[in-house]
Amino acid sequence: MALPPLSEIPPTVASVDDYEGLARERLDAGSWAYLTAGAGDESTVAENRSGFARWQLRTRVLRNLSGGSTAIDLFGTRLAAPILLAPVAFQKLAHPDGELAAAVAASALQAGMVVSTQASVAIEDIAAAASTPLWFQLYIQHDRDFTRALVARAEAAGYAAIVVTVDAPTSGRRDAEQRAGFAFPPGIEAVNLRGLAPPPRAAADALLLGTPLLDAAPRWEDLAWLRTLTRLPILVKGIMDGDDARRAVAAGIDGIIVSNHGGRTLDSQPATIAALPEIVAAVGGQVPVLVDGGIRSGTDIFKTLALGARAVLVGRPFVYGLAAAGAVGVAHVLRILRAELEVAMALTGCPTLAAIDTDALRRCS
Ligand SMILES: Cc1cc2nc3c(=O)[nH]c(=O)nc-3n(C[C@H](O)[C@H](O)[C@H](O)COP(=O)(O)O)c2cc1C
Ligand SMILES: CCCCCCC(=O)C(=O)O
Repeated sequence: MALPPLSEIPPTVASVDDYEGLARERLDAGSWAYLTAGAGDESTVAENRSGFARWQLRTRVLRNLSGGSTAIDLFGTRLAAPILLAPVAFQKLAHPDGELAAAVAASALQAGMVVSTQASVAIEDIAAAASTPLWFQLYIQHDRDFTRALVARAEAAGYAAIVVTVDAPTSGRRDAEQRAGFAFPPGIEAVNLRGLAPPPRAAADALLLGTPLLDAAPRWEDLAWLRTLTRLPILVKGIMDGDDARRAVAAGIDGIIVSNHGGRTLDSQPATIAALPEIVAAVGGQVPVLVDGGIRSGTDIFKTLALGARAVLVGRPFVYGLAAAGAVGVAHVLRILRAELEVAMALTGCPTLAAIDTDALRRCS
Protein backbone atom coordinates (compact mmCIF):
# COMPACT_ATOMS: atom_id res chain seq x y z
CA MET A 1 0.00 0.00 0.00
CA ALA A 2 1.47 3.37 -1.04
CA LEU A 3 1.03 6.48 1.07
CA PRO A 4 -1.26 8.98 -0.74
CA PRO A 5 0.19 12.51 -0.94
CA LEU A 6 -0.32 14.73 2.09
CA SER A 7 -1.65 17.39 -0.32
CA GLU A 8 -4.94 15.44 -0.26
CA ILE A 9 -5.61 16.84 3.21
CA PRO A 10 -7.57 20.14 3.30
CA PRO A 11 -5.27 22.99 4.47
CA THR A 12 -7.78 23.88 7.19
CA VAL A 13 -6.84 20.72 9.11
CA ALA A 14 -4.16 22.07 11.41
CA SER A 15 -4.12 20.06 14.63
CA VAL A 16 -4.87 16.73 16.28
CA ASP A 17 -8.08 18.27 17.64
CA ASP A 18 -9.19 19.03 14.05
CA TYR A 19 -8.74 15.32 13.28
CA GLU A 20 -10.82 14.39 16.32
CA GLY A 21 -13.75 16.34 14.86
CA LEU A 22 -13.36 14.72 11.44
CA ALA A 23 -13.14 11.23 12.96
CA ARG A 24 -16.30 11.74 14.99
CA GLU A 25 -18.21 12.70 11.84
CA ARG A 26 -17.04 9.57 10.03
CA LEU A 27 -17.50 6.89 12.67
CA ASP A 28 -20.72 5.23 13.87
CA ALA A 29 -21.59 5.79 17.53
CA GLY A 30 -20.50 2.32 18.64
CA SER A 31 -17.04 2.40 17.01
CA TRP A 32 -16.52 5.95 18.26
CA ALA A 33 -17.32 4.79 21.78
CA TYR A 34 -14.94 1.80 21.62
CA LEU A 35 -12.10 3.82 20.13
CA THR A 36 -12.32 6.83 22.44
CA ALA A 37 -14.04 5.90 25.71
CA GLY A 38 -12.39 5.75 29.09
CA ALA A 39 -13.25 3.82 32.23
CA GLY A 40 -16.11 4.96 34.46
CA ASP A 41 -16.84 8.67 34.34
CA GLU A 42 -13.56 9.24 32.45
CA SER A 43 -11.82 11.28 35.14
CA THR A 44 -8.50 9.57 34.31
CA VAL A 45 -8.93 10.56 30.66
CA ALA A 46 -9.56 14.15 31.75
CA GLU A 47 -6.58 14.14 34.15
CA ASN A 48 -4.26 12.95 31.38
CA ARG A 49 -5.18 16.09 29.46
CA SER A 50 -5.33 18.61 32.30
CA GLY A 51 -2.00 17.36 33.70
CA PHE A 52 -0.22 19.06 30.82
CA ALA A 53 -1.74 22.45 31.70
CA ARG A 54 0.10 22.34 35.04
CA TRP A 55 3.36 22.94 33.19
CA GLN A 56 4.30 25.84 30.93
CA LEU A 57 7.27 26.40 28.66
CA ARG A 58 10.09 28.85 29.35
CA THR A 59 11.11 30.58 26.12
CA ARG A 60 14.80 31.35 25.73
CA VAL A 61 16.10 33.67 23.04
CA LEU A 62 19.17 34.19 20.89
CA ARG A 63 20.63 30.75 21.53
CA ASN A 64 22.58 28.87 18.86
CA LEU A 65 19.98 26.67 17.13
CA SER A 66 22.27 25.30 14.41
CA GLY A 67 22.57 21.59 13.70
CA GLY A 68 19.39 20.63 15.52
CA SER A 69 17.50 17.36 15.14
CA THR A 70 14.68 15.32 16.66
CA ALA A 71 16.12 11.98 15.52
CA ILE A 72 16.63 9.25 18.12
CA ASP A 73 17.76 5.60 18.30
CA LEU A 74 15.61 3.46 20.57
CA PHE A 75 16.40 -0.22 21.04
CA GLY A 76 18.05 -0.34 17.62
CA THR A 77 15.14 1.43 15.91
CA ARG A 78 15.98 4.76 14.27
CA LEU A 79 13.11 7.26 14.60
CA ALA A 80 12.85 10.70 12.96
CA ALA A 81 11.29 11.99 16.17
CA PRO A 82 10.65 10.51 19.64
CA ILE A 83 7.10 9.54 18.69
CA LEU A 84 5.56 6.06 18.37
CA LEU A 85 2.06 4.86 17.55
CA ALA A 86 0.77 3.22 20.73
CA PRO A 87 -0.65 -0.29 20.59
CA VAL A 88 -4.31 0.08 19.69
CA ALA A 89 -6.56 -2.93 19.23
CA PHE A 90 -8.96 -3.51 16.33
CA GLN A 91 -7.90 -0.65 14.07
CA LYS A 92 -10.25 -1.88 11.33
CA LEU A 93 -12.99 -0.27 13.43
CA ALA A 94 -11.49 3.08 12.44
CA HIS A 95 -10.72 2.32 8.78
CA PRO A 96 -11.01 -0.75 6.51
CA ASP A 97 -7.21 -0.78 6.03
CA GLY A 98 -6.74 -0.81 9.81
CA GLU A 99 -3.25 -1.61 11.06
CA LEU A 100 -1.88 -1.87 7.50
CA ALA A 101 -2.56 1.84 6.94
CA ALA A 102 -0.99 2.76 10.27
CA ALA A 103 2.13 0.73 9.42
CA VAL A 104 2.49 2.42 6.03
CA ALA A 105 2.16 5.85 7.64
CA ALA A 106 4.60 5.07 10.45
CA SER A 107 7.16 3.83 7.91
CA ALA A 108 6.74 6.89 5.68
CA LEU A 109 7.30 9.25 8.60
CA GLN A 110 10.00 7.07 10.21
CA ALA A 111 7.91 6.84 13.36
CA GLY A 112 7.70 3.85 15.67
CA MET A 113 4.66 1.60 15.77
CA VAL A 114 3.67 -0.89 18.46
CA VAL A 115 1.32 -3.56 17.14
CA SER A 116 -1.35 -4.83 19.54
CA THR A 117 -1.88 -8.50 20.38
CA GLN A 118 -5.52 -7.64 19.67
CA ALA A 119 -4.78 -6.31 16.17
CA SER A 120 -7.46 -6.90 13.53
CA VAL A 121 -4.82 -7.91 10.94
CA ALA A 122 -2.24 -10.72 11.16
CA ILE A 123 0.98 -9.48 12.75
CA GLU A 124 2.97 -10.96 9.84
CA ASP A 125 0.96 -8.92 7.31
CA ILE A 126 1.42 -5.71 9.32
CA ALA A 127 5.19 -6.27 9.47
CA ALA A 128 5.23 -6.91 5.72
CA ALA A 129 3.41 -3.61 5.06
CA ALA A 130 6.05 -1.68 7.01
CA SER A 131 9.47 -0.73 5.76
CA THR A 132 10.82 -0.05 9.25
CA PRO A 133 10.97 -2.45 12.21
CA LEU A 134 7.86 -2.51 14.38
CA TRP A 135 7.47 -3.48 18.04
CA PHE A 136 5.01 -6.12 19.26
CA GLN A 137 2.69 -5.49 22.22
CA LEU A 138 2.10 -8.66 24.19
CA TYR A 139 -0.85 -9.51 26.37
CA ILE A 140 0.26 -12.56 28.35
CA GLN A 141 -2.57 -15.04 27.78
CA HIS A 142 -3.99 -17.47 30.33
CA ASP A 143 -2.54 -20.17 28.07
CA ARG A 144 1.22 -19.63 28.45
CA ASP A 145 2.07 -22.01 25.58
CA PHE A 146 -0.07 -19.86 23.29
CA THR A 147 1.76 -16.78 24.64
CA ARG A 148 5.13 -18.39 23.90
CA ALA A 149 4.00 -19.07 20.33
CA LEU A 150 2.89 -15.43 19.91
CA VAL A 151 6.32 -14.18 20.95
CA ALA A 152 7.96 -16.63 18.54
CA ARG A 153 5.69 -15.41 15.72
CA ALA A 154 6.61 -11.79 16.44
CA GLU A 155 10.32 -12.61 16.41
CA ALA A 156 10.01 -14.57 13.18
CA ALA A 157 8.11 -11.70 11.55
CA GLY A 158 10.96 -9.29 12.35
CA TYR A 159 9.52 -7.30 15.26
CA ALA A 160 12.33 -5.44 17.02
CA ALA A 161 11.02 -5.27 20.60
CA ILE A 162 8.36 -6.76 22.85
CA VAL A 163 6.11 -4.40 24.82
CA VAL A 164 4.37 -6.35 27.55
CA THR A 165 1.27 -4.60 28.85
CA VAL A 166 0.71 -5.21 32.56
CA ASP A 167 -2.10 -2.82 33.47
CA ALA A 168 -5.01 -4.76 32.00
CA PRO A 169 -5.40 -8.25 33.49
CA THR A 170 -9.05 -7.46 32.81
CA SER A 171 -10.78 -4.92 30.61
CA GLY A 172 -11.89 -1.67 32.20
CA ARG A 173 -15.57 -0.88 32.68
CA ARG A 174 -16.11 1.62 29.90
CA ASP A 175 -19.58 2.90 30.66
CA ALA A 176 -19.77 5.08 27.51
CA GLU A 177 -19.10 2.00 25.38
CA GLN A 178 -21.84 0.06 27.15
CA ARG A 179 -24.32 2.92 26.79
CA ALA A 180 -23.56 3.13 23.06
CA GLY A 181 -24.39 -0.59 22.76
CA PHE A 182 -21.05 -1.31 21.08
CA ALA A 183 -20.67 -4.75 19.47
CA PHE A 184 -17.97 -5.91 17.06
CA PRO A 185 -19.16 -5.76 13.45
CA PRO A 186 -18.78 -8.98 11.44
CA GLY A 187 -15.25 -9.44 10.09
CA ILE A 188 -13.45 -7.57 12.86
CA GLU A 189 -11.80 -9.82 15.42
CA ALA A 190 -8.52 -10.48 17.22
CA VAL A 191 -7.17 -12.59 14.36
CA ASN A 192 -3.86 -13.25 16.10
CA LEU A 193 -5.65 -15.01 18.96
CA ARG A 194 -7.44 -17.52 16.73
CA GLY A 195 -7.05 -20.99 18.17
CA LEU A 196 -6.79 -19.77 21.77
CA ALA A 197 -9.19 -21.78 23.89
CA PRO A 198 -11.24 -19.66 26.34
CA PRO A 199 -10.32 -19.96 30.03
CA PRO A 200 -12.30 -22.56 31.98
CA ARG A 201 -15.82 -21.50 33.03
CA ALA A 202 -16.12 -19.44 36.20
CA ALA A 203 -18.40 -20.41 39.06
CA ALA A 204 -21.95 -19.17 38.46
CA ASP A 205 -21.78 -16.50 41.17
CA ALA A 206 -18.27 -15.23 40.31
CA LEU A 207 -17.87 -11.81 38.71
CA LEU A 208 -14.14 -11.28 38.36
CA LEU A 209 -12.32 -12.19 41.56
CA GLY A 210 -11.97 -15.92 41.86
CA THR A 211 -12.47 -16.57 38.14
CA PRO A 212 -9.95 -18.70 36.21
CA LEU A 213 -9.15 -15.59 34.12
CA LEU A 214 -7.92 -13.65 37.12
CA ASP A 215 -6.29 -16.69 38.71
CA ALA A 216 -4.13 -16.93 35.57
CA ALA A 217 -3.41 -13.17 35.39
CA PRO A 218 0.26 -12.31 34.76
CA ARG A 219 2.51 -11.93 37.82
CA TRP A 220 6.06 -10.71 38.41
CA GLU A 221 7.36 -14.25 37.79
CA ASP A 222 6.00 -14.01 34.26
CA LEU A 223 8.41 -11.17 33.46
CA ALA A 224 11.32 -13.43 34.35
CA TRP A 225 9.75 -16.20 32.24
CA LEU A 226 9.29 -13.80 29.31
CA ARG A 227 12.95 -12.83 29.60
CA THR A 228 13.86 -16.48 28.94
CA LEU A 229 11.68 -16.62 25.80
CA THR A 230 13.29 -13.91 23.73
CA ARG A 231 16.49 -11.99 23.14
CA LEU A 232 14.51 -8.98 21.93
CA PRO A 233 14.40 -5.92 24.18
CA ILE A 234 11.39 -6.05 26.52
CA LEU A 235 9.52 -2.93 27.64
CA VAL A 236 6.88 -3.01 30.35
CA LYS A 237 3.84 -0.83 29.60
CA GLY A 238 1.43 0.34 32.26
CA ILE A 239 3.73 1.41 35.11
CA MET A 240 2.36 4.18 37.36
CA ASP A 241 4.38 3.61 40.54
CA GLY A 242 8.06 4.08 41.36
CA ASP A 243 8.40 0.79 43.27
CA ASP A 244 6.86 -1.13 40.38
CA ALA A 245 9.34 0.57 38.04
CA ARG A 246 12.29 -0.46 40.23
CA ARG A 247 10.99 -4.02 40.40
CA ALA A 248 10.61 -4.22 36.63
CA VAL A 249 14.18 -3.01 36.13
CA ALA A 250 15.39 -5.58 38.67
CA ALA A 251 13.56 -8.26 36.65
CA GLY A 252 15.83 -7.44 33.73
CA ILE A 253 13.48 -5.54 31.47
CA ASP A 254 14.93 -3.00 29.05
CA GLY A 255 12.44 -0.13 29.14
CA ILE A 256 9.46 1.29 31.04
CA ILE A 257 6.34 2.84 29.57
CA VAL A 258 4.53 5.09 32.03
CA SER A 259 0.89 4.60 31.10
CA ASN A 260 -2.59 4.35 32.55
CA HIS A 261 -3.86 2.83 29.31
CA GLY A 262 -5.23 6.19 28.19
CA GLY A 263 -7.66 6.08 31.13
CA ARG A 264 -9.40 3.02 29.67
CA THR A 265 -8.82 0.53 32.46
CA LEU A 266 -9.30 2.24 35.85
CA ASP A 267 -10.93 5.55 36.65
CA SER A 268 -9.68 7.96 39.30
CA GLN A 269 -5.97 7.76 38.49
CA PRO A 270 -3.49 10.62 38.23
CA ALA A 271 -2.27 11.91 34.88
CA THR A 272 0.71 10.07 33.45
CA ILE A 273 2.61 13.40 33.30
CA ALA A 274 2.06 13.64 37.07
CA ALA A 275 3.43 10.12 37.67
CA LEU A 276 6.37 10.51 35.28
CA PRO A 277 8.86 12.33 37.60
CA GLU A 278 8.50 9.68 40.36
CA ILE A 279 9.19 6.91 37.88
CA VAL A 280 12.09 8.67 36.16
CA ALA A 281 13.65 9.15 39.62
CA ALA A 282 13.05 5.51 40.59
CA VAL A 283 14.62 4.21 37.38
CA GLY A 284 17.61 6.52 37.78
CA GLY A 285 18.66 6.29 34.15
CA GLN A 286 19.10 2.49 34.17
CA VAL A 287 16.69 2.02 31.26
CA PRO A 288 14.78 4.41 28.99
CA VAL A 289 11.43 5.66 30.27
CA LEU A 290 8.67 6.31 27.72
CA VAL A 291 5.23 7.72 28.41
CA ASP A 292 1.75 7.94 26.90
CA GLY A 293 -1.66 9.33 27.83
CA GLY A 294 -3.36 12.53 26.75
CA ILE A 295 -0.61 13.72 24.40
CA ARG A 296 -2.26 15.85 21.73
CA SER A 297 0.42 18.36 20.68
CA GLY A 298 4.13 18.94 20.26
CA THR A 299 4.21 21.06 23.41
CA ASP A 300 2.80 18.10 25.35
CA ILE A 301 5.62 15.95 23.94
CA PHE A 302 8.17 18.61 24.87
CA LYS A 303 6.95 18.65 28.49
CA THR A 304 7.35 14.88 28.84
CA LEU A 305 10.87 15.02 27.44
CA ALA A 306 11.75 17.85 29.83
CA LEU A 307 10.55 15.65 32.73
CA GLY A 308 12.81 12.80 31.67
CA ALA A 309 10.90 10.72 29.11
CA ARG A 310 12.93 9.52 26.14
CA ALA A 311 9.95 9.21 23.79
CA VAL A 312 6.16 9.22 23.73
CA LEU A 313 3.41 7.04 22.35
CA VAL A 314 0.14 8.41 21.03
CA GLY A 315 -3.08 6.38 20.87
CA ARG A 316 -6.28 8.27 20.06
CA PRO A 317 -4.52 10.99 18.00
CA PHE A 318 -3.50 8.55 15.30
CA VAL A 319 -6.84 6.73 15.51
CA TYR A 320 -8.50 10.07 14.64
CA GLY A 321 -6.19 10.45 11.63
CA LEU A 322 -6.87 6.86 10.57
CA ALA A 323 -10.63 7.27 10.80
CA ALA A 324 -10.57 10.59 8.98
CA ALA A 325 -8.24 9.77 6.09
CA GLY A 326 -6.58 6.33 6.41
CA ALA A 327 -2.80 6.14 6.03
CA VAL A 328 -2.48 9.75 4.92
CA GLY A 329 -4.39 10.91 8.01
CA VAL A 330 -2.06 8.99 10.33
CA ALA A 331 0.98 10.36 8.49
CA HIS A 332 -0.37 13.89 8.77
CA VAL A 333 -0.99 13.54 12.51
CA LEU A 334 2.61 12.36 12.96
CA ARG A 335 3.87 15.28 10.90
CA ILE A 336 1.82 17.83 12.85
CA LEU A 337 3.17 16.48 16.16
CA ARG A 338 6.76 16.57 14.97
CA ALA A 339 6.37 20.07 13.49
CA GLU A 340 4.85 21.36 16.74
CA LEU A 341 7.66 19.73 18.75
CA GLU A 342 10.30 21.35 16.55
CA VAL A 343 8.76 24.82 17.04
CA ALA A 344 8.70 24.27 20.81
CA MET A 345 12.35 23.18 20.73
CA ALA A 346 13.45 26.16 18.67
CA LEU A 347 11.62 28.72 20.80
CA THR A 348 12.86 27.30 24.10
CA GLY A 349 16.39 27.33 22.73
CA CYS A 350 16.74 23.53 22.66
CA PRO A 351 17.90 22.43 19.19
CA THR A 352 18.49 18.81 20.27
CA LEU A 353 16.58 16.33 22.40
CA ALA A 354 19.55 16.19 24.77
CA ALA A 355 19.22 19.92 25.41
CA ILE A 356 15.68 19.59 26.78
CA ASP A 357 15.48 19.45 30.56
CA THR A 358 13.43 20.80 33.46
CA ASP A 359 14.98 24.27 33.05
CA ALA A 360 12.72 24.60 30.02
CA LEU A 361 9.57 24.27 32.18
CA ARG A 362 7.70 26.40 34.67
CA ARG A 363 5.34 24.72 37.18
CA CYS A 364 1.99 26.50 37.33
CA SER A 365 0.82 27.16 40.87
C1 LIG B 1 -9.08 2.05 21.13
C2 LIG B 1 -7.88 1.75 21.96
C3 LIG B 1 -7.39 0.45 22.01
C4 LIG B 1 -6.24 0.18 22.77
N1 LIG B 1 -5.73 -1.08 22.74
C5 LIG B 1 -4.59 -1.34 23.42
C6 LIG B 1 -3.99 -2.61 23.33
O1 LIG B 1 -4.43 -3.49 22.61
N2 LIG B 1 -2.86 -2.84 24.07
C7 LIG B 1 -2.32 -1.86 24.88
O2 LIG B 1 -1.30 -2.10 25.52
N3 LIG B 1 -2.88 -0.65 24.97
C8 LIG B 1 -3.99 -0.36 24.25
N4 LIG B 1 -4.53 0.88 24.31
C9 LIG B 1 -3.88 1.93 25.13
C10 LIG B 1 -2.84 2.69 24.29
O3 LIG B 1 -1.76 1.86 23.96
C11 LIG B 1 -2.29 3.92 25.02
O4 LIG B 1 -1.80 3.53 26.28
C12 LIG B 1 -3.32 5.04 25.20
O5 LIG B 1 -4.17 5.11 24.08
C13 LIG B 1 -2.59 6.37 25.36
O6 LIG B 1 -3.49 7.42 25.59
P1 LIG B 1 -4.04 8.39 24.44
O7 LIG B 1 -5.07 7.63 23.68
O8 LIG B 1 -4.60 9.52 25.22
O9 LIG B 1 -2.86 8.79 23.57
C14 LIG B 1 -5.64 1.20 23.53
C15 LIG B 1 -6.14 2.50 23.47
C16 LIG B 1 -7.24 2.79 22.68
C17 LIG B 1 -7.73 4.22 22.62
C1 LIG C 1 -8.11 -8.22 28.89
C2 LIG C 1 -7.72 -6.93 28.26
C3 LIG C 1 -8.17 -6.80 26.82
C4 LIG C 1 -7.86 -5.46 26.26
C5 LIG C 1 -8.15 -5.33 24.80
C6 LIG C 1 -7.66 -4.17 24.07
C7 LIG C 1 -7.27 -2.97 24.87
O1 LIG C 1 -6.21 -2.92 25.45
C8 LIG C 1 -8.16 -1.82 24.95
O2 LIG C 1 -9.25 -1.85 24.34
O3 LIG C 1 -7.81 -0.83 25.64
